[in-house]
Amino acid sequence: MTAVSNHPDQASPDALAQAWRHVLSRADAGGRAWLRSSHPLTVHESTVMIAVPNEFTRERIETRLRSDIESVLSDFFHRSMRLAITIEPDLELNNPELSLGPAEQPAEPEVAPTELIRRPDAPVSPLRPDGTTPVVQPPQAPTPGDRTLEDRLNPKYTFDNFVIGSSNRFAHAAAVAVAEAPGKAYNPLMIYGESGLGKTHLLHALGHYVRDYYQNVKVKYVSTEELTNDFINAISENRTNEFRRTYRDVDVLLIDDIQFLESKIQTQEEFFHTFNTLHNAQKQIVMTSDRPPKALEALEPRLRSRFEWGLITDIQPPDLETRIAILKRKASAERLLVPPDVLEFIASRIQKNIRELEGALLRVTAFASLNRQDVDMSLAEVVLKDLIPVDGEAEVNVTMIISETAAYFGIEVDDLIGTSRTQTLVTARQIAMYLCRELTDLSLPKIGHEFGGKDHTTVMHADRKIRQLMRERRSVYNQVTELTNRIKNTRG
Ligand SMILES: Nc1ncnc2c1ncn2[C@@H]1O[C@H](COP(=O)(O)OP(=O)(O)OP(=O)(O)O)[C@@H](O)[C@H]1O
Repeated sequence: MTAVSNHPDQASPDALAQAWRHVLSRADAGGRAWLRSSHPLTVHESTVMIAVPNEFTRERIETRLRSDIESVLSDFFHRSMRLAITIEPDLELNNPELSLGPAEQPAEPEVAPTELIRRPDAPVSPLRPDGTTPVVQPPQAPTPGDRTLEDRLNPKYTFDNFVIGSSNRFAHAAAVAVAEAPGKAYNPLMIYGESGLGKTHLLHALGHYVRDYYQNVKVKYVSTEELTNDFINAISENRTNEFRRTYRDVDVLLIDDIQFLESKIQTQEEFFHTFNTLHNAQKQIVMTSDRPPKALEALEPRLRSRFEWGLITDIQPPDLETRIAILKRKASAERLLVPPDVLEFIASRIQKNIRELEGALLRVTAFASLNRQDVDMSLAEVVLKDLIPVDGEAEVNVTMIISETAAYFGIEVDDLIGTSRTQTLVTARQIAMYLCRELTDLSLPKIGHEFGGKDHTTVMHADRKIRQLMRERRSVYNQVTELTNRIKNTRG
């Protein structure tokens, strides 16, 4: 085990284990009996997360032991600490004797305290406290009622495809805990972090998992732009009741990029009521943001304080090992043959954004495929030398991408974002959309909006198409590379 994580507020696994031994040594016999089936997962800022085998144990620890444990932990870490408890059924499977406390076996078998019904074929918990890769579950055929959700969630963003490292372990554990007990574990759950670090991935994974885990669950995923647009349309078309029904008649509401709610007073007001309704009914709300709630200054204080009710967790940039593991996973998912030294080289060049990391892997493998060459170090060096790294100081924005792309192809901006289907315009438009995906942190709907109000599926299609063409057509590869460098050079 590595001794210290790369997050300044995270304690080392050794310190955590020691703290937990301390808790056990302070507990009386009854408390110890409940705690022996638990194990500590992680400590992050002022929260220690532990895993227990079932809801019953969680409830007992919550009601009887929480405050004592928190005070022992606070003494140990010399700061005020909170306890967070997640359920990990594997613990019970591995050792059934440990699952319940001594004299408190419930008379009846445990009933899930929500009205949600677990599927008989529900997936095994993907939580692996030691950070190893979870077992990949065979994909399940969606049942008819799931179709709408399926369409909105990216099938590639699952817990199985999410590589766990010290930078995201806590966020992952929290997302799994919520997915397994929506409305019970932490409500709301807020995941924040810089662009391209996996927030959307976790949000979609949570949605997939809830759907696979419970048979009668309603999950709604929406970006904050969509929420805002829906609301504006509902007002202008006198359909606010319908809007309310759509957003309130759900068990789990997943909202991406909640920072875009800032300064939108009326939508905030409406969302405040939606939030209250869902929360009062113990319906789960999960949000992502680029900042923690306290830094969302243009948000109404009452909304900000509600965002702080549940669990707030961040995702940090991944360390080198995690970056290599992500590239390895990506290469194997796409059946790309990339030697380990090349993966390490790419991972050492691109450090802060996983989307860029994936972009670099694509460039290297597309270049090799165009030249009918194997991927090796000398090829990777040539390709990545041409790629100017993004230093994060001056951001690329959509306007830059659109105007540079139009200039590059010698066409008008209006045509680029218009609807004409001539081949040159279609390719130029798709390249510009692809670059918006790669170089900015905008969501699919937002990019669609910038291209004259196109649907998010059009943007998704463009992104896929250009990735494929880069592998197959040298001209497209060269255009994308040249254009990327021009755009990066115009920053600042
Ligand atoms: N831990 C991880 N394991 C595997 N892939 C990851 C991981 N984290 C991020 N990714 C991949 O990196 C890309 C960017 O992630 P994602 O879109 O979730 O970032 P984000 O934090 O939501 O960024 P933004 O704020 O810009 O929307 C996605 O393709 C995602 O699958």
